[in-house]
Amino acid sequence: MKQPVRVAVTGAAGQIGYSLLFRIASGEMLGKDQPVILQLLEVPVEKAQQALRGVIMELEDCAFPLLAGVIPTDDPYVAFKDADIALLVGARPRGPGMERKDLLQENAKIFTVQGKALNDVASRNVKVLVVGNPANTNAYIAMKSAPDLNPANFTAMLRLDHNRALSQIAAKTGRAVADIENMVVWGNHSPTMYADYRFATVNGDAVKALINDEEWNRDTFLPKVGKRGAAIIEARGLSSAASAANAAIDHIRDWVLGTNGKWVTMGIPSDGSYGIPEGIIYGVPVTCENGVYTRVEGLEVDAFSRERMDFTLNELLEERDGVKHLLP
Ligand SMILES: NC(=O)c1ccc[n+]([C@@H]2O[C@H](COP(=O)([O-])OP(=O)(O)OC[C@H]3O[C@@H](n4cnc5c(N)ncnc54)[C@H](O)[C@@H]3O)[C@@H](O)[C@H]2O)c1
Ligand SMILES: O=C(O)C[C@H](O)C(=O)O
Repeated sequence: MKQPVRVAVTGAAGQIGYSLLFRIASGEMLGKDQPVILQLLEVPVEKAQQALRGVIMELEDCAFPLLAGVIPTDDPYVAFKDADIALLVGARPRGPGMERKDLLQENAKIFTVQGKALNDVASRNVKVLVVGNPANTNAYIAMKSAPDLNPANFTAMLRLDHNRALSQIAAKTGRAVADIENMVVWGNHSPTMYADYRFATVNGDAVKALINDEEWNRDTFLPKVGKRGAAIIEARGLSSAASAANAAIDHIRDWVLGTNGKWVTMGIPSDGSYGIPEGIIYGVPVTCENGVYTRVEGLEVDAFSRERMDFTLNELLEERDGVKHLLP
């Protein structure tokens, strides 16, 4: 039997938490042979702590063979102690009519505190995924608040956007999602993101040639993927939860267990390539192997793509300027 992996999840009693924890405990994230200890953080408010107790009762009632322990807490230093994986979900979601960046001032402080706690007590190899919005800039804040950890350990979730793009392309081409390779979503998890199928193939056929419709790309595909979160809020009255949890599982599973050469999108600190200033957390294509992600290098950036990539970058630069006062 393998040693248990410690998985910290913040916002554990929230909507995404409720879709996420059971799948982690059943082995869908780290493998069916990998025991886990869940370290669950919620705010120090009785209502949230009570809800968390209820979720834990349900986890117990599943009798998951891989669930080696559950640690509920309202203290980030307990939640992140020796954590191997940290899913930072806990943050306010947006409501109808809001943009994700409207959450910045309210949510940013959470990530200074949690970045510092990760810095002080998490495993030195902790893999951090920020889901709470605005996810890229929150990941940037956490990374900057954790100077003793490797910046490469901090990632933001663009996998939901990647998966949304795959589904739209599958529907448009009439092919299976599983057969699509080399999709990319550049930039910020916001409507400025640039979902890019120029390199995508399906069963070896070029997606761009199959679709052959730039107007559809610009006027239908890009807005549909970019504004999907808002469409779900409009329809459900609440932001996406099951699909967000699913994307978080995909992101960590691929990071830990590898992608077999397949491209996936992760928000990672830039190394300066593709004209993105170093350190900015930006969605790029990566492959993963042996617990390490590697950026796909050397892709051509044409004029349309440059414009889109700079547009989403400029938003990230603005967000970064807006939180400067919170950083060490
Ligand atoms: N990156 C993405 O693709 C993506 C997708 C969906 C949602 N989100 C974001 O994820 C976040 C959570 O969404 P949700 O629907 O689960 O919201 P929710 O309101 O249902 O749950 C959030 C939970 O976090 C808790 N929380 C708040 N501050 C905390 C803190 N400092 N420490 C620990 N817990 C804290 C709250 O008490 C609440 O239980 C939101 O910011 C949402 O916008 C991101
Ligand atoms: O759109 C939101 O605010 C929630 C989430 O980021 C999403 O993309 O569904």
